[in-house]
Amino acid sequence: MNKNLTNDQIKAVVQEAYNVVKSDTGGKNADYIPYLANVSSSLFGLSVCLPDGEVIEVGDTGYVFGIESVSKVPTAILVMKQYGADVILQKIGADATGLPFNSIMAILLENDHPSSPLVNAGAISACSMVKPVGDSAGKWKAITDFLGQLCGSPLVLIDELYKSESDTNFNNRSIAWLLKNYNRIYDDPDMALDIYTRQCSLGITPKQLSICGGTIANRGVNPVTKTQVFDKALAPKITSMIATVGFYQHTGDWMYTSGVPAKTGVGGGVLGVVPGVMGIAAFSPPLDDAGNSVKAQKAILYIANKLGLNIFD
Ligand SMILES: NC(=O)CC[C@H](N)C(=O)O
Repeated sequence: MNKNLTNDQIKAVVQEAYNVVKSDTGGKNADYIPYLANVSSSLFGLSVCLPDGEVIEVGDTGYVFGIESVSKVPTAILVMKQYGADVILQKIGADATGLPFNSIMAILLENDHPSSPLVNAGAISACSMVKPVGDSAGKWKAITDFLGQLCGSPLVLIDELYKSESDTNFNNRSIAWLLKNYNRIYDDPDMALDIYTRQCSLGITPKQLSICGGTIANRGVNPVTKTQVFDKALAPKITSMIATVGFYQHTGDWMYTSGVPAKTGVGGGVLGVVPGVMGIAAFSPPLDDAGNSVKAQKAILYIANKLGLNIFD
């Protein structure tokens, strides 16, 4: 997408979005993971990373929050990078589920593959594929090194969140073993699940998240570090997956209203990608019924409408 916007214009609109959405009281923190229930609901940060490396920040952009499902995006790119874009399509898939992120029904309905690496089943499957297979420490290093390159700085595990999530992830345990039943897990199921749980428990700031989005929008070149982190051919692949399932059962409504591919996490983060133009990150813990941050989506929608960022337009 080609837009003739000045950095000052973008900055003004990001600030406006923040002001307009700040006092919204909709939604509720995730509470099925005890750690997330206790994060302050009033936190709110917006960050935009532009292709020239400028990062615009408003609000709580230095707060370290749980990346949760947004971590599915970097791991999917890593698996594409390790195996090629066709293999991930064949072993995992790229379909929308139209169902909640942790749906078991989605696995049963589409039992030839787990649909998409951006829902829990496909993400656990993707973690099982990460090389080196059979080596938990090696997989973890591959994932965290890659995330650090995408964001331009390392991410740190939130130990308390990891413990909270590991103690309560019974549904995800069922998913891992159901995938095993269908031969759609490519390493030890418990190891793949643990890697998935750990990656969801990584801490990230809105600023880091916007740089990650900026790297995808900038075809694999991190706009801040100027490093080519992944092949440019993979950028439209991951962006199409984000557009297809990024808001789970509300993805169609979201794409219809905003036209911005974006991926949410139950920690309250949303990662938006406007190809060639910007990465947008918004963070606010209260969520809608599908697990998408209410304020974050309103802020991104405001920015998209004001700046004309609908990718279908
Ligand atoms: N949508 C999400 O952010 C869900 C991630 C969370 N770790 C889970 O598996 O339930």
